[in-house]
Amino acid sequence: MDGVGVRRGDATLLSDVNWDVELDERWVVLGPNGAGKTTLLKLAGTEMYPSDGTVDVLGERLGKTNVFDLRPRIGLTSAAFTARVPGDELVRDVVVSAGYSVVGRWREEYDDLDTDRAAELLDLLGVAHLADRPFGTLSEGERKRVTIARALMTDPELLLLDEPAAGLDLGGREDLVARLSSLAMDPDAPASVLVTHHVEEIPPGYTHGLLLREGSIVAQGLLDDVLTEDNLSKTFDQDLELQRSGDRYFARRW
Ligand SMILES: Nc1ncnc2c1ncn2[C@@H]1O[C@H](COP(=O)(O)OP(=O)(O)OP(=O)(O)O)[C@@H](O)[C@H]1O
Repeated sequence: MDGVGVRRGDATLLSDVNWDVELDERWVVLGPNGAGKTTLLKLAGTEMYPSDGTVDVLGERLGKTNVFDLRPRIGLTSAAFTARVPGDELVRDVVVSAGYSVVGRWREEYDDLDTDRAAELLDLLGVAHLADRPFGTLSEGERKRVTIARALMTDPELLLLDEPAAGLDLGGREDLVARLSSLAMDPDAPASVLVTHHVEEIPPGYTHGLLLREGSIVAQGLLDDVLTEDNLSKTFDQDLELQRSGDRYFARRW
């Protein structure tokens, strides 16, 4: 992104964003409610165009490329997508249909390769036992994992995760963080951007951080350099204490 701004009416959602994500990088985007994190992810996911500046995604410039060709190369999970999945769709169909860029069951028969891949991904996310359940009967945490499996179904070059751990209980969060960490450390995994409000949700293996506040970047770069008490306090506009324990981060108010 180069000089990117997003405006809606009088509101400035993002301003002067300059940001590069390389294919071997895993980025965390951290910021308070309303900071512009989802807007940033929508630009990266080709779901929105900038008002100012330029956005290049996987070598293609938004506004000069057919986004429908680009989207299968991007895996995206968000609450908005999850809400669009029909409740009566079977979990395995929710995942396998990603290969056909549709939500839910589309064809009576899918290729064996696709169904095998979907089963493998459900297993990777620890939800293989839910394959035959209607999506609408799953808990919040189970839905998150299924949609991440779907996002990986097309072997995307870019994985965008909007608050994957939101709404999960402690065990669910820890399990998901561990799975996302394994994925982050896999050299064949796609470039990833994970949006969160909480430093506790940063999976080990994530390499870079971007801190956002009121539509502007507070800091960006290598996670270890960027995640400081000073930067975190500026981002959340209060004095925060940051602790690091092993490869995890924890924060609280002083
Ligand atoms: N169409 C719009 N018109 C005006 N303001 C908007 C519009 N869409 C989003 N906003 C505002 O832009 C700001 C950034 O929204 P965004 O969803 O990107 O934030 P966020 O950092 O993802 O927030 P959260 O953590 O609460 O999900 C918010 O204040 C939101 O109210």
